[in-house]
Amino acid sequence: MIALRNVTKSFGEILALKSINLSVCKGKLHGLIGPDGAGKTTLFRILTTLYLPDSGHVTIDGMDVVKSYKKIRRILGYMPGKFSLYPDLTVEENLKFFAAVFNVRIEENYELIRPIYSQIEPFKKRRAGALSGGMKQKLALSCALIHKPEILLLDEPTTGVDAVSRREFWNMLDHLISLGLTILVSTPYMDEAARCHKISLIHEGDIFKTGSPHMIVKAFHRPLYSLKTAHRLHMLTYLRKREEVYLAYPSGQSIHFSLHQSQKNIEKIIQSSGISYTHLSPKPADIEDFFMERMGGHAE
Ligand SMILES: Nc1ncnc2c1ncn2[C@@H]1O[C@H](COP(=O)(O)OP(=O)(O)OP(=O)(O)O)[C@@H](O)[C@H]1O
Repeated sequence: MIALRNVTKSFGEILALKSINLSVCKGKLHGLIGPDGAGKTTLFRILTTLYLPDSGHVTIDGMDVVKSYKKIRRILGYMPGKFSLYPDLTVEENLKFFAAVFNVRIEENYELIRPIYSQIEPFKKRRAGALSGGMKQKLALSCALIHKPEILLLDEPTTGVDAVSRREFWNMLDHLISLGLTILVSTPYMDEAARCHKISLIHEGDIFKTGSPHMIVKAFHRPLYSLKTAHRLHMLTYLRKREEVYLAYPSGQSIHFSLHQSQKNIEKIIQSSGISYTHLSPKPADIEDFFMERMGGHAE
């Protein structure tokens, strides 16, 4: 449905996309996972025909993004990362505006947006700029869907949104997939990756891994541990000096560390630090661990 072949894009000296390849299959929820500055927005702008790639080839539904940009714009719904609506227009006026741009009537496609829009409809006379983060996100999604696109491109839709709204949003994406839409969604939140059929991991303009979340974490082979301590910095410094430790990094309230190879005496190694800790256990790798391993612990 979406295919990028050897796509490169630079801004002066900055190589934002380094000959990337990506395939998104029809009807699938595909995640683009990567930290700030990885190149996610640049990729979306090429797909939405707003940027031209320097080299490479991009097709959407078999159409070339450069030659067939008008047709492509009709089948795409795009929710940009930054709040893209008109803050001085009301909720209702924003929706009407986007419907008018695509020359459709709201009633025609109301069924598609009803599960989302009905939640903000009680506030339809409120200015978009005065909505909460979660409500802005719902309005932006309603506007991106109002012309009934086949493909939805969502650039960091949950950044800065509370946990409940994030969960509701992902439930909504599942619903849209069940209706047959194809979705490419970017996120810096590694925990959201698990909700995608497939994910592509991107860092410094390079897509270095694509696969199902399950297959990707299965490829993690080093022994991995989780440790809790009130002295995180001391413990991290200690772990990073130990030759058995491959990588140690903070993760939430814990420290995760991987070893070059299995060690029978891991508790002894930790105890010999003299630093107190409350919890130590092996842990299965998740997407964040995979990312950190690849980045050598530097992907914040
Ligand atoms: N218009 C531009 N001019 C110059 N540099 C740019 C431009 N757009 C992006 N870049 C640079 O290209 C790289 C990729 O940026 P991009 O916005 O695509 O990343 P991102 O993954 O979306 O991250 P973020 O969430 O921080 O926007 C960054 O180094 C960024 O500074």
